[in-house]
Amino acid sequence: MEKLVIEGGIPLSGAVRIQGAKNAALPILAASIMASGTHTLRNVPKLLDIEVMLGILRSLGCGAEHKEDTVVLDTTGLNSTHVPEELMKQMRSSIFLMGPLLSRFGTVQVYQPGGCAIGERKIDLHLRGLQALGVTIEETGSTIICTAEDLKGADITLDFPSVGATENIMMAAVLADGITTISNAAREPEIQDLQNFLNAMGADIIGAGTDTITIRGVRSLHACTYRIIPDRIVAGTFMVAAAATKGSVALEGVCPQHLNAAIHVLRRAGVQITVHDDIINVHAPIRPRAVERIVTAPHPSFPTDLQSQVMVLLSLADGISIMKETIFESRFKHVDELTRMGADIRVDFNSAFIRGVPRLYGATVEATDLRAGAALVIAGLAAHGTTVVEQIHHVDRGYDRIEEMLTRLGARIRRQAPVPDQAPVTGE
Ligand SMILES: CC(=O)N[C@H]1[C@@H](OP(=O)(O)OP(=O)(O)OC[C@H]2O[C@@H](n3ccc(=O)[nH]c3=O)[C@H](O)[C@@H]2O)O[C@H](CO)[C@@H](O)[C@@H]1O
Ligand SMILES: C=C(OP(=O)(O)O)C(=O)O
Repeated sequence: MEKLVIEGGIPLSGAVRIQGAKNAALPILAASIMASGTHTLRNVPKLLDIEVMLGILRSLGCGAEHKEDTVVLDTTGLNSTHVPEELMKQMRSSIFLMGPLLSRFGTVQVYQPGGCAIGERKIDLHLRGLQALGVTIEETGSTIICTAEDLKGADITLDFPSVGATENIMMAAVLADGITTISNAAREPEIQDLQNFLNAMGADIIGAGTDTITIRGVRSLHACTYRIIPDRIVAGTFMVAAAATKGSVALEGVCPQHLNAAIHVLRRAGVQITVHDDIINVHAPIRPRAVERIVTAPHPSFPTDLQSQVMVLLSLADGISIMKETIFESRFKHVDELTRMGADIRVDFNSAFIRGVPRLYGATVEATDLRAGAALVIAGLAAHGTTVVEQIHHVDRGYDRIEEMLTRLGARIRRQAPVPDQAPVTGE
């Protein structure tokens, strides 16, 4: 397995352009199969999860090419409604094929999706939403077969504003007969991006970004050209990295309004942040201040996907901070690793009590999931000495060559390939 080796203690400085959003690109790639033709999608990041999604689309009969940040997807040859189990297990977002395939063919065979081990991550809200649209679901072991003679619009109220369930239901409802409303819908910017993409294909959807989304079924969709929004979580990660290294960094090509909650938290920690159009400047010359209490919650509140990264900053702050995680029950796995680097953090149920220390020290640590891995990279950049982050395939799921971006900002970080197995020496 590859590792990242980081010599810490260098303040990041310079400018960096932020990649397109993984969490917008994945459902949009899945949604594109609802229209036959050739789509051109721009600002698509080169990530493991995107590769897996393109692999799934190819396995269904589509042509897919990813050059630089552009994906050209030809969906005319789509001829299968069966998502292969081994691809399904590689990421949570494979579940996004459900709504679009049902919508186009009235049937789909999928499996329980894989993904980062950050919680139980059931799919009951996806399945109940689809059932409300007239889908029959048969579950045998991990196999899920869905069929619907005709999808029919319905009024659906989600028990929780699940991002994925909102998106899956939106996609399944686009070609349904009649009007669907989703109440208590998730309000994340990626949902607005999906709405904009579906509307660019000819759908009739309003309300994304609020808690009620209305989808008026249309008869057909057409292929289109579309640009994915910037990745607010990658932007947030680089903001924290700049702050934790006492650096000064300009993030270019971002949507600052998608980052309001993160900007607010970082300002409370004493980080200087200024915003000009699509640029965020982060300047952090002094030790951060503790932030009394941060609670992760659905957008527009503070995002769970930035919880572990911000915890690194608070580990170095002056005073005691509390971080409460309300979205995923197992998203504190980075704490043990940070503790090995000298952090002082105690976890009680879903709250972490972080007593800031003056410095972290380099160590060999393991990324247990995507954002935990990003947090450990930040900790390594800020720490004294050398940090080795193992299992970085998790980080590659969400960051497009993170070490190259950080190197451009002055960091000393390199990717180390696995050492090949040595043939045993036989004494003759
Ligand atoms: C590809 C993508 O966009 N991933 C994001 C998406 O994940 P994802 O769409 O999986 O997250 P959800 O909003 O669905 O999950 C939130 C909570 O609801 C629970 N739940 C969800 C669905 C369901 O059917 N039943 C159920 O109980 C989950 O276990 C979790 O506790 O939103 C999360 C919350 O902002 C982010 O951390 C992920 O980065
Ligand atoms: C949890 C995440 O992604 P996914 O839902 O794809 O596992 C994430 O992006 O932090």
